[in-house]
Order: sequence, then C-alpha cells, then structure tokens
Amino acid sequence: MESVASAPGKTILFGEHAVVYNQPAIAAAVDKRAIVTIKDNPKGVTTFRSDDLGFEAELDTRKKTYKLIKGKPGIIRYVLEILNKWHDEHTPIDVKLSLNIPIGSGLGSSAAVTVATLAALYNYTGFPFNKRVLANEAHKIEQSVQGMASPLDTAVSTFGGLVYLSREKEISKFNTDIKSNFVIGYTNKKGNTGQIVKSVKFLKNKHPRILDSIIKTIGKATDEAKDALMTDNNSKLGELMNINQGLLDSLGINTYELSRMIYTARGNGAIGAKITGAGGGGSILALVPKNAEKVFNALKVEDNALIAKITQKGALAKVRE
Ligand SMILES: Nc1ncnc2c1ncn2[C@@H]1O[C@H](COP(=O)(O)OP(=O)(O)OP(=O)(O)O)[C@@H](O)[C@H]1O
Ligand SMILES: C[C@@](O)(CCO)CC(=O)[O-]
Ligand SMILES: [Mg+2]
Repeated sequence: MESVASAPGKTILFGEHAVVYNQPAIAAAVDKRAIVTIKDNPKGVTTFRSDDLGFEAELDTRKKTYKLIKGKPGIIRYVLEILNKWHDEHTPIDVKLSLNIPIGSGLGSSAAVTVATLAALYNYTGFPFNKRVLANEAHKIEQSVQGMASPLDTAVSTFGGLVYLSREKEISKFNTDIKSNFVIGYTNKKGNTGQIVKSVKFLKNKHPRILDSIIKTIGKATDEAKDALMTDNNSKLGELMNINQGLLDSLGINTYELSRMIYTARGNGAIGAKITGAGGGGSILALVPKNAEKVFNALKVEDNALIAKITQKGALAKVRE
C-alpha cells in the first residue's frame, strides 16, 4: 500500500515571535509544498529519503535514532518524532519527502513536512482524523522537536488560505481582495527557528518591561492589519508592515542580509517590507502594488526571491491500495 499526503508552506504577514507570547498573528499558505509518500518496506527496515534534500537514512523509530547514509540531518527529527509516537515499530516503512519549499528560510518547511508526514501516516495506518486533529498533533510534534513553537505554522499548513490566530489561540480563515502582490526574498544563510525563539525569550527575561510592551504593540499592529486586509486598504497594510519590521528589529532577530533585502524591496516599489518567520537569516515579505517583477528581479541580484501566491489548498491526502 502507498499513502501520499501534501501540505503547503506559509508566510507570516504579521505577528511572528509575538504569537509565542499569546499575541495574534496573520499568516497565509503559499503555493510551495511538502509531499510525503509512505509505503511498506519489504526488506524490513524503516527508511527516510528525500532526493530534493539529498538525504537518506535508516531509522530505529523505537529508540528514536537513525543511521545517516547521506545528507544533512535536521528535518529528520520531525519525522522520527512522528514515527516514534504514532507508528508501530514492527511495520517497516519507506518515508519519501519531496520538498519545493526553501528549507530554514522562514517559509514553514518544518511545519509542512510535519503536517504532510502525519497525514500520510494517519492514512497509511487507517487512523481516523480531521484537520483539527491534524493541526493539533502537528503542533505538538513541532513543540517537542523545537522546544517552543506556536500553533500558527502547522495550522496554516493544515487549513490553507489566509489565517488569523487570536489571542485565545482560535484559528479562523478570512478573505481579502487585496490586489497587491506578495514578493518573498530569502537568503542562503539559514536561521534555526528554535534557537531564535529562545534568543527572544532570553532578551525578554533581561528586559521584561520593554519587551512586553513591544510584543503587545506587535499584537495591536496585527489587529489593525486584519482590518486593512478585510477592507483592501493597501497603503495602511504597507505602513503596518513597516511598523512591524521596526518592532521585530528591536527583538534582535534582524540581520544584515534581511535589512538589505528589505531596503532593496522598498527602493524598488514595495510599499511595505518586513521579516517573515523567525528571522536571523531566512526571509522577508514585501507588499508590491504594481510591477512585482521589478522587486523580484532586484532581490535576485544578491539573494533569492519568489512571487508568492496565496493558496487555499491546505493538507491534502489520498490513499492508493
Ligand atoms: N539540507 C537540509 N537537510 C535536512 N534538514 C535540514 C537541511 N537544512 C536545514 N535542515 C533542518 O530543517 C529544519 C528547518 O526548520 P526550521 O523551523 O528551522 O525552518 P523553516 O520551517 O523552514 O522556517 P520557519 O519555521 O521559520 O518558518 C531544521 O530542523 C534544520 O536543522
Ligand atoms: C518565530 C515564530 O513566531 C514563527 C516562525 O515561523 C515561531 C513560532 O510561531 O513558532
Ligand atoms: Mg519551522
């Protein structure tokens, strides 16, 4: 039997980092996906392989250890955590990952891999689930691997579309008719989300009163941004993105490369540009009312870029007998 599932990456429009401290956030699923295929392994070993990442390993799911055959470890921790918790170690399987989301660039590759792997495994084992169960469980897996994680990345990857996460951690989808394009710029210098989230916590412990108010202000900008999106108010949305960027910078997660991309985007017609995701490397998001190609091409001179389309397609799974 073969089970295939896929899930999209995401871009955070507003509220990254603040969301870890119960502030709201807005994120959108983008049309880049993780696709996971699970099938029986007749040779009696469980394997994880990704040709896109040049990765291959044999797994001992019970002991949560693996033997690396080729590639860089990292993302395998999410797969191991899932198999260790949800898979019967006596049924050897092959897990294959195909990924067209840039990894470690703030585009939610870890959440997409987690959601797609869980959905593929649930279908493979016949476990009954719905999207709420999938999003909750994927969040728990990210938390146990990373130490700290908000439910945002896994929720967007599961449900798709444009998502608002409230202070009470309720997820709701909403629509916008905003005509601008979103352009993402990303560096080759990758950040590690878990480590960056911890660095913000460290700074917050050192300067609690200052950081608490910055985090609350990010929450206010997020609420206003939701109104701007729902009323298709381009210029307000751009201004709020720039304000959010200033606040993110003060959390210590900005880098030279991210700043360079932000000013390149603004200098070529973006009306708003900010870090998206954890920062410390990774990516920026720019709001471009017209001529998105100009910003895209300017970013590509020194970094990587893509024009992001918001996708309504969240996690998809099917099982072939
Ligand atoms: N070439 C690679 N092969 C396998 N794993 C990798 C590779 N490059 C990075 N990783 C791992 O992939 C994971 C990426 O997760 P991380 O949450 O840091 O980034 P992301 O999900 O892409 O972005 P974000 O969470 O900020 O949206 C990390 O565990 C990292 O160690
Ligand atoms: C930095 C952060 O807010 C977003 C990472 O994409 C962490 C999280 O929400 O898990
Ligand atoms: Mg991640």
